[in-house]
Amino acid sequence: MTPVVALSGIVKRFPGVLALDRVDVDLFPREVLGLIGQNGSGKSSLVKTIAGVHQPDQGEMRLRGRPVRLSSPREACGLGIGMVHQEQSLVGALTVAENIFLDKPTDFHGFGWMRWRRLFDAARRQLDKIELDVAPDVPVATLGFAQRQMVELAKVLAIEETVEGEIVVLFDEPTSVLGRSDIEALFRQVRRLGSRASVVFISHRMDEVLDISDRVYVLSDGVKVAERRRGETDPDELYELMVGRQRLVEDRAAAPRRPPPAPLLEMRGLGVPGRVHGVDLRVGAGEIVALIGVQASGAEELCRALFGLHERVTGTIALEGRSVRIRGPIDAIGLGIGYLPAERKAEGMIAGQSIAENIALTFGLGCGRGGMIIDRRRERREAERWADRLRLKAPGIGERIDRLSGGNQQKAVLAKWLLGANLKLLVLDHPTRGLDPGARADLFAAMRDLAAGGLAILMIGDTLDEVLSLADRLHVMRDGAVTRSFDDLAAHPPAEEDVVRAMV
Ligand SMILES: Nc1ncnc2c1ncn2[C@@H]1O[C@H](COP(=O)(O)OP(=O)(O)OP(=O)(O)O)[C@@H](O)[C@H]1O
Repeated sequence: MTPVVALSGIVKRFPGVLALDRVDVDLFPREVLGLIGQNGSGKSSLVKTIAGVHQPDQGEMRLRGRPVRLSSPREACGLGIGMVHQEQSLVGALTVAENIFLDKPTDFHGFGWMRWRRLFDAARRQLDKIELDVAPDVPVATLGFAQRQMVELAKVLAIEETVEGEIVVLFDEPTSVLGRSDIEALFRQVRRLGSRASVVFISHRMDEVLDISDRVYVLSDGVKVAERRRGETDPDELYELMVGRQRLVEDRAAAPRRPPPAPLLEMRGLGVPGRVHGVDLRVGAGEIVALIGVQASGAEELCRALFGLHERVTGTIALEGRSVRIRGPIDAIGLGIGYLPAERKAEGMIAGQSIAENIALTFGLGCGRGGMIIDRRRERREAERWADRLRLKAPGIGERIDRLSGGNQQKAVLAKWLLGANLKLLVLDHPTRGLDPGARADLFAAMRDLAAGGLAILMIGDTLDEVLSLADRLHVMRDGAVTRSFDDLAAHPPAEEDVVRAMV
């Protein structure tokens, strides 16, 4: 059978980095091909080459048997290749409908004016495909992060309307920001697409890759190191192939019980108008407390309120027994609170600056207060220590942060908070997003060490498994309020049904 896409001997270099080293790929008609590998192993570079974003330095690409050299994503799109990007590519000021058809040849412009009705109807059809209840005429800037991700998906699925015959759809980690119901809607689409499309799917969740893919390629340092068919492998083998070490199964029940710590953070009746109501919550020094909930559960807003990112917060917050007012991030940092936002790209990093400068940002702020001189050498040493600890892959700590792979950018933003000078409370919104399974294990170990050293950690978990392997206590949130709490998770892990029932 002729592959729809065949890459042979593809080499892609960036300054100081060999991102793809003579990679061969065959994508057959109507198959779903999974792509896994550690952060920085070359997965995005590979799909971006197929999508016309990158031009390879060497090697050949064939599309439906014919050699092609794609000079742009637009050209790829015209040939039926679409990509759902890891970093979102929508234009905030334009409507959902305009975004969906932005890069496609359409007849919505007629005699100098826009045929809005037609455009909105066509967009509605795309949104219905993914069961997305968003109005086509609202500006994208008014949507939440996960909704924007789903609009990205609708945008790519709309290629079906403009291209005859089979199409190629590339997903670069589409699920890392989605909740469970959105992931299920996405998977239904991927399976439906299987009847007329070939799909490449990148994900760090190995059970997910095995669930959706017919075949899996494993990349390591730009080299394709293994290929497996579904049914020939399992998550443990995939973990070993990509991380190069065995997956540790943790026995949480064996962990020694600690006495309940004195509360470091205590909130009473915390509210954010329209989003969070009457939350009482306590986090002790050395304790890891998790929040979990579906989209708009209020967990994210609660964390943002703690970092001073909401103006009108009601209720009280006490730190180490003293009532505090947090009017903005500077107040929060001054009080020893660190915050890792879910939208790291928009809020967590300064593109164009180096890894070292980004990591040192908050450390510098903490040290600079009260006229203290910032010790740059120590700053750099600390930054290097955390970069090492999280196995951040980069040519050097002086490299620009926006040139790193997505997962390594996440690590740099994480490191920024982990080295906070006078940190007492660390608030982590979905800390494992974008991290490969090995990096997750490294982060979990670092979080446990930090907690053992007395840091209080409040985190929003992506999955119950993640929460159970890490946290001491769990609060489930729904519609802005805590619906159920579980203590002493190590000794009494809750049943999944009980947690899910409290979430929905
Ligand atoms: N535009 C760029 N400029 C410089 N280097 C780059 C650029 N894009 C990628 N790289 C480098 O190429 C290598 C492969 O990156 P790539 O994004 O393909 O990895 P990945 O497997 O997708 O990682 P992740 O899981 O973190 O998303 C990395 O070392 C990265 O720093």
